[in-house]
Amino acid sequence: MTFLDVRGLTVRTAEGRVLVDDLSFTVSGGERLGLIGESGSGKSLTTLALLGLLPSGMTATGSVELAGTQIVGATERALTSVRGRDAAVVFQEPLTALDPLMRVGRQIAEPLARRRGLRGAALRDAVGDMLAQVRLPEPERVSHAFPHEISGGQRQRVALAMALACDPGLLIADEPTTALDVSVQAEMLDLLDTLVRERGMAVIFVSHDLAVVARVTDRALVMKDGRAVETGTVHDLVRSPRAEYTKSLVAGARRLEAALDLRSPR
Ligand SMILES: Nc1ncnc2c1ncn2[C@@H]1O[C@H](COP(=O)(O)OP(=O)(O)OP(=O)(O)O)[C@@H](O)[C@H]1O
Repeated sequence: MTFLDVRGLTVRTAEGRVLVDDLSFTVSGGERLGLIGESGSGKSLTTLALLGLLPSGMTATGSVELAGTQIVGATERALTSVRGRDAAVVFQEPLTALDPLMRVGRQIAEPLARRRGLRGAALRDAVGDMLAQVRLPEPERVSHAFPHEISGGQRQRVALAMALACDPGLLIADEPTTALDVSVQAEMLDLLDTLVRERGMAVIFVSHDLAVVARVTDRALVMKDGRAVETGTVHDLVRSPRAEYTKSLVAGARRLEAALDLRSPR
């Protein structure tokens, strides 16, 4: 069943410059879609438009139907009820999602209290449970820490716990591993993969890196200059890319892989 139906989505600046141009795609319940393209291709603005989070001055036209709610032109009240419940987002930089002055445990508690009505001991248990699910070591310490007192990888896990807290049908992950140390990137990808699989959640995974998209999604939409260039299964896109731009992405990924092979003769 279609969970997200995007038709003719167009994003314009206040001056009328088109940044996302007539984009259409669907995501079924439990499906994983990769949005791939170079920097500036419109991936982030697309994901922001899906939750009515575009920067002020920008406007969206077309249709974005998320779990039966029309997002384009929706009131702030309607958007508030959709965010977190039907879809949640994890951004590249976890500090954008976290309040620097609030202890981590309280930040995770907030959506649990607001959406699931949990209080007292039940709320404390639920926070502990979320911290354990995102495999944060020393959950007691992390829960009492302020965001700046934990590592970047731990902050991203906290942001993921907040996004998953209300069991949304769709998780939007916008370059969730790009800002992390290489050593923790793979761990974070595996964690995300496991948690969304366990929950049967749909995912939109945004990345400029084809290898990363191939790891966590089944299908990908390739974007360039705000437009969809090509869409297909990751397997088909890699084996037989049709558009010139997709070919160059695949060739770039292969070159990188070859370079890494040369570096590790073991
Ligand atoms: N607040 C803004 N005001 C004006 N133009 C913007 C704004 N945000 C983004 N843009 C422009 O919109 C285009 C698409 O940006 P977007 O951030 O969606 O690209 P992206 O594919 O996500 O790139 P990246 O991987 O670097 O995040 C770019 O040309 C960018 O310069």
